[in-house]
Amino acid sequence: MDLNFNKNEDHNKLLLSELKQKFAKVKLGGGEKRIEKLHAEGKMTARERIDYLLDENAKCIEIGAFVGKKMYAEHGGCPSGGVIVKIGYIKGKQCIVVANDATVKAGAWFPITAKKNLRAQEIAMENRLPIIYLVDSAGVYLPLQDEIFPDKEHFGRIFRNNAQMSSMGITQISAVMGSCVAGGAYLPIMSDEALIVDKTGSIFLAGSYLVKAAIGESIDNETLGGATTHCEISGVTDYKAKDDKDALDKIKNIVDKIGDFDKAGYNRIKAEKPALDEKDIYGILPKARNEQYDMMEIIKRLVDNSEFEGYKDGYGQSLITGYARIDGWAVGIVANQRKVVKTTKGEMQFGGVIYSDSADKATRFIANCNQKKIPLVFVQDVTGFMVGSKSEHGGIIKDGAKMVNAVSNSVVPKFTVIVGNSYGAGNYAMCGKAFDPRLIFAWPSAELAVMGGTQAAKVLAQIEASSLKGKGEIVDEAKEAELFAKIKARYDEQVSPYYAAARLWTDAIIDPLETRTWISMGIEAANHSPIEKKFNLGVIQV
Ligand SMILES: CC(C)=CC(=O)SCCNC(=O)CCNC(=O)[C@H](O)C(C)(C)COP(=O)(O)OP(=O)(O)OC[C@H]1O[C@@H](n2cnc3c(N)ncnc32)[C@H](O)[C@@H]1OP(=O)(O)O
Repeated sequence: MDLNFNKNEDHNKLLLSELKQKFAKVKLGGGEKRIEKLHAEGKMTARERIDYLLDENAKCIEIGAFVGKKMYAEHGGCPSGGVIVKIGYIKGKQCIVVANDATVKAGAWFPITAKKNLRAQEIAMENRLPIIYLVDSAGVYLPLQDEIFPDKEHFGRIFRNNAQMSSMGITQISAVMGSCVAGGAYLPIMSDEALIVDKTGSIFLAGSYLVKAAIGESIDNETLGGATTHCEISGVTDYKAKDDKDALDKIKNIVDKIGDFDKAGYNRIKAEKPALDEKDIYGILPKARNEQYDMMEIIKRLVDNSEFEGYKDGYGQSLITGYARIDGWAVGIVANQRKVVKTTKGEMQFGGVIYSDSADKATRFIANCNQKKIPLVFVQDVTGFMVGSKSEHGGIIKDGAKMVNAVSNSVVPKFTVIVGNSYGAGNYAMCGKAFDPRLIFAWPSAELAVMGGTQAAKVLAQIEASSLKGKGEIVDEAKEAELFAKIKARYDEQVSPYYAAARLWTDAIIDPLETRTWISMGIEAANHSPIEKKFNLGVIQV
């Protein structure tokens, strides 16, 4: 056992307990008072609604719990982006559920709310998952309308997606469970079927105040757009529910009857637990991100029976590639090796760095997985590609480009777990968010940025010092140290996994012991969506 095992374990468990505390806080959304107000109105909270809707005791994963964290402070914050998204099971069918959190500014949409809703729709589209919207929203968050209204990744895109998803044959069911104002009124009605809760649900393009102001008509909101109006007069909604539970029960009955569609056909056999104790991960993963460790020891604790068939084991060793099973599903794993390796040529290769030979190997492996219809799992602990003259002259750019090409053009589903570093182009080559992983999630130990705080601060401090000198300012050692400290502090905050999760660069921060569930549920979701494109690398960078 590593001498640092206990120290590492303490550290990683502390990170985990911080994660749990932060999650408990975020679960309160807009706060206890707002929750009480909802209950007094006879409404459930967004989380209560989802919990009631999803099958009890079945597995479930939450997308974007930390979205919006520390953002919009001047507007009072936007916990979880004001919308809760979970993938779970309704009557045994895997679905994605999107529920506006009315405790956060009456469920109004901040810019990050749109991003999160679009991510939920993207997951539904990629995996052909039924999507359920539990709507309770005041529409656009008006003070920030210029950041949410007209652009391609803004509010309107949701309705465009509603229409496209419908034509793709993806089931969309909406329940109007509170206000549904203005632009927000289209979302439920562009779904296949819409329910509305009597008395608490309302849906209209303009509320009574605006109607009075615009055309002088005096009318109350219930008569204008309540459940009776829309189920009996306008025909806008399809089912009237007597309360939240009744609406959710009706959704369960609708989902229960959905038929089966073609599957992608990924290989799965009976699941086995890892033979080695998964909890050892806490002791294996070092406290400091620059410390070495053997990534194989982590992999063996994530895969069924701890069995892993290495591909080109002795070649390009700074990346581990090979086949395994997770919860019975066949997977191809591409992972950064984090220990220093000595090649047979006698060269030392740093852990976490991608060299030409490892990029070459990974490209070939990714192609093999595509050829054999095996989902890919990327395990990131990467500081970037090797730099320096030897590497440049050896053509690292074209080898890295080749790997990026293979990752980008893969047609099998990809999953990314960030266990440690995720820096620079290493993030790209190892299937960062820009490369369409079906799910991407981080352990609390993760760090994400274009480069580490110290390196960035060194580079930027040099640039700033030379610019100040150019302006005739004297930059002494103390000034240089001040510049360095200022830049490093900013970068250090930005490398946090919470900073990334707040912006949806990742879907979640999870306990390492949940990794198998995330990958398994992700592949199950992907299996709903047959591969339609042929694998084609185009012009390959040889
Ligand atoms: C997409 C397109 C094309 C257009 C649009 O969406 S335009 C948006 C139009 N929306 C509205 O006009 C809705 C305005 N809001 C309301 O009518 C009510 O808030 C309500 C009926 C939706 C809910 O009423 P409730 O009594 O439950 O909650 P409030 O106390 O009124 O609100 C709580 C909290 O949220 C703030 N709020 C509500 N809506 C918005 C909004 N759209 N933009 C910004 N802020 C909003 C409200 O001021 C209050 O804030 P405080 O807690 O800070 O007081």
